Amino acid sequence: MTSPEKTSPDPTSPKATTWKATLTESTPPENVRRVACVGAGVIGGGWVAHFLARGYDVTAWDPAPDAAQKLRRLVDAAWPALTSLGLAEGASPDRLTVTETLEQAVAEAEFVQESAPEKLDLKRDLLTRLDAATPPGVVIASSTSGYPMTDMQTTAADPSRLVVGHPFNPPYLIPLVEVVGGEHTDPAAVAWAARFYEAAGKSVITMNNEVPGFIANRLQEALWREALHMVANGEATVRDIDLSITEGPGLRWAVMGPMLTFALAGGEGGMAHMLDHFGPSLKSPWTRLEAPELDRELYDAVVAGCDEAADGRSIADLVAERDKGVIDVLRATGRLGREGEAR
Ligand SMILES: NC(=O)C1=CN([C@@H]2O[C@H](COP(=O)(O)OP(=O)(O)OC[C@H]3O[C@@H](n4cnc5c(N)ncnc54)[C@H](O)[C@@H]3O)[C@@H](O)[C@H]2O)C=CC1
Ligand SMILES: C[N+](C)(C)CC(=O)CC(=O)[O-]
Repeated sequence: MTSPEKTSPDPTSPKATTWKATLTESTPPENVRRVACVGAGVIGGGWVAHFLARGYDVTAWDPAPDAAQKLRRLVDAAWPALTSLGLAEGASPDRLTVTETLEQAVAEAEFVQESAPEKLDLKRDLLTRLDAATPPGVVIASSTSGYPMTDMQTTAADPSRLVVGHPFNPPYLIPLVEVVGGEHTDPAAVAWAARFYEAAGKSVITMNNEVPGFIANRLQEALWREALHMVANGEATVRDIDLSITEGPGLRWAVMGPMLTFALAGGEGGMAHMLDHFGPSLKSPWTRLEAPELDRELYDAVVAGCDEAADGRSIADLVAERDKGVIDVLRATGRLGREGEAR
């Protein structure tokens, strides 16, 4: 797409706010070379590592005083995993520049990924600042885990280029990004972002409307809600919950999603037989529980349970173990190309 305005759908639609595209007209998503990451914690740092491994020049800004050291530590820790996956030609941690100001980070960016704390007012103000500082026409994506873009884009001068690009931790290994715009996002910006992420090696799900919780997170949150209830009621320990997934459905989910997995539960009759057979008995579990009360007792039980499950392993040990495991799964399920690159 060279001219986002040309591809905007029906101009009478309330969603077809004009995207003030200029730079992006001359930067098709596949040709982007310079990416800015704003907010460089767990997710922003993970994005930085991903974009560096894919051969982009990356600028990053984070207001924390120790952010630059933390970010370089995160990239160094991820680099062995990324090297084993296969780096793009010329990829190097040296292509990261940590800037003193937000304005410096985005001044020459062809794409911006925002990964600041999940606080609505902070996101609103930051996206407004980013919009003011970023060259016109450059798409700005938020990593938000759940805020609708409509609620975050209220004060930006050009909301039409603001999209959600929701990643999964760690963004340098988990392929999925969920992409969606808000009421005032130009659909062409959403389409541009989806193409950009694909060019950057991600698997993209694009939503045409603001699905509450997006798609994968909504599914995870349902599972998480049930898990918290079981811990709160003393029905299962944190360890039981984790084991129930890693030794059970989790093994299948890396290969086949929950729908096809359950279609196989119907034998040769597939999903139709599965629904006929189990549908009536599933009514009760589908409507069983409201949101759990995250009181002090439950909070402490979950934190203590995770400490116990870690069994002396540090967070860095667990990150290395997770990264190795995810790479093994990507390899085993054929998601790595011949040169070792993630497909
Ligand atoms: N942690 C996770 O598993 C996931 C988080 N996300 C989303 O990513 C975003 C970031 O979350 P995390 O990386 O987990 O948080 P984090 O707490 O690890 O990192 C946030 C970073 O933002 C910086 N920051 C604070 N104020 C800022 C500002 N005004 N402008 C720019 N940066 C600022 C902090 O110094 C910190 O380094 C959130 O929107 C979150 O919902 C998305 C997917 C997964
Ligand atoms: C816990 N979380 C809601 C921040 C998780 C995500 O948003 C995605 C992930 O990494 O699972």
